[in-house]
Amino acid sequence: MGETSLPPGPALPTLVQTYLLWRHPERFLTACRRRYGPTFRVRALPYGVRVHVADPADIRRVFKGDPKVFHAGEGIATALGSMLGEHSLLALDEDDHQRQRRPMMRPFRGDTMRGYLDAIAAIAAESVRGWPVGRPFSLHPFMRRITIEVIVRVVLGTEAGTRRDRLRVLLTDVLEMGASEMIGWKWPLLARIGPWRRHRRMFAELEALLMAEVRDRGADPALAERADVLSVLLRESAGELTDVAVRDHLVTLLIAGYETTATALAWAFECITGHPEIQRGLVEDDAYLDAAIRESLRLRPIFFEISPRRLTEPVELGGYLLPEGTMVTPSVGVVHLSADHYERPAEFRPERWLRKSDGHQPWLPFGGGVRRCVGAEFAQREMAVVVRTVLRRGELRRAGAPERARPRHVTLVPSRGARVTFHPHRAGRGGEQDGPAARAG
Ligand code: HEM
Repeated sequence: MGETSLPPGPALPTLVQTYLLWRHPERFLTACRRRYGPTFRVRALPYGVRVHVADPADIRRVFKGDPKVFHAGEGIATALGSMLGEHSLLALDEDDHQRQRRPMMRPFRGDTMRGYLDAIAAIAAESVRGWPVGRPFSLHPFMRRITIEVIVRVVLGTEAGTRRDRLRVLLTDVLEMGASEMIGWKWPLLARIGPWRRHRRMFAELEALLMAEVRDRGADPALAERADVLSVLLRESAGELTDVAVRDHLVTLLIAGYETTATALAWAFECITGHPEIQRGLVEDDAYLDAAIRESLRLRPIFFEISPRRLTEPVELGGYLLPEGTMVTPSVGVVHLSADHYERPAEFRPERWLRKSDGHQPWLPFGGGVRRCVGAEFAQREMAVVVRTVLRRGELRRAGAPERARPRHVTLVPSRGARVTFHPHRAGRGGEQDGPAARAG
């Protein structure tokens, strides 16, 4: 084996690179790609040196590489392991990861998911009834509330009542955690003081309610007929999972599925509302709607980068033999915005996904390979149902200029929360029939 080496990267001081990476990831990483090619090095806090990979073939090699060599879980385990639990996919690697992934996939099979869509449409319709009419507001908070409601009713399947009401409050509080609360999970001593103490108390109460829900559901005589993620998980993995494992899987789904979907929905609307002619075409054309969702996830990927993989042995990537221990980061956002892969990459053009010849472009908002997002299809269907339900009820107009992407933790959110005005259709324009299950896809 030859000498190991790292690719080139900016010579700027670490603090400057840290600022650019966290404040302006799109501009900084795209500029690095232009200057240094598709494999480059960035030195930034808190990670130190990371190698960014922006060549689709190399990214695929990372996603599909030997899980013994590409470790993604260990970094997350160090930071959030005590919150996620020992069975969480996010914090595991190798065989343990694959073992826990199998039961998690079952509630997200195509035929099973069809059972979730009517409930999602009903939740979206309820939300729209509370939107301001004719004056500007930010959609992102409403998308968060829709997503919380989907978690409570469709993922957990909690019945209406005081437990559901409390779960809604706790989930909103806990899942809205900021960077400082996250730090508290890494340093447990912090949990004894100030805001961390409160956060831990809320989390403990949430865990207790989740465990109560798991126990009650396991004993529910109607379990076989229920169409929610938790019931399917319990039904199809009976005897395979302990209550603690189910708890860990639920916490993982909540953490992985909340802010992601809410933000992706906000971006989808931000894109669509900038194009009234596209918006009008979406309501009745399912293929076009799916293409618009796909395009919004390309143009506005909420993860500009996917969690880094630590190499457990030297690996050749992009012409460099990277040393053991290198943190390799798939820069999917750079790929999505590159003219090498997309014609007019900065434009929102759903129709690019309707042309047969264009179906093979690198589209990676959900990662790929052995760790590809478990909820990818669920999220896209949820997005399609919500967008259709909203547009059947009224027209949305973007309020102001197109929004910049603002970093929030590891995601990119619309800088003004996707500002729009809502103009309901007059009665009789088909506003009340959604029929998501009729379409299902
Ligand atoms: C638009 C919304 C979403 C986006 C953009 C998204 C994106 C991602 C990405 C990029 C990963 C990491 C893949 C990797 O490391 O290679 C991931 C992992 C994961 N996501 Fe999602 N996600 C979304 C929604 C959801 C939803 C709704 C759920 C569940 C209800 C979910 C559950 C998970 C889980 C469990 C993992 C860990 C998979 C594993 O390690 O095997 N995600 N997601």
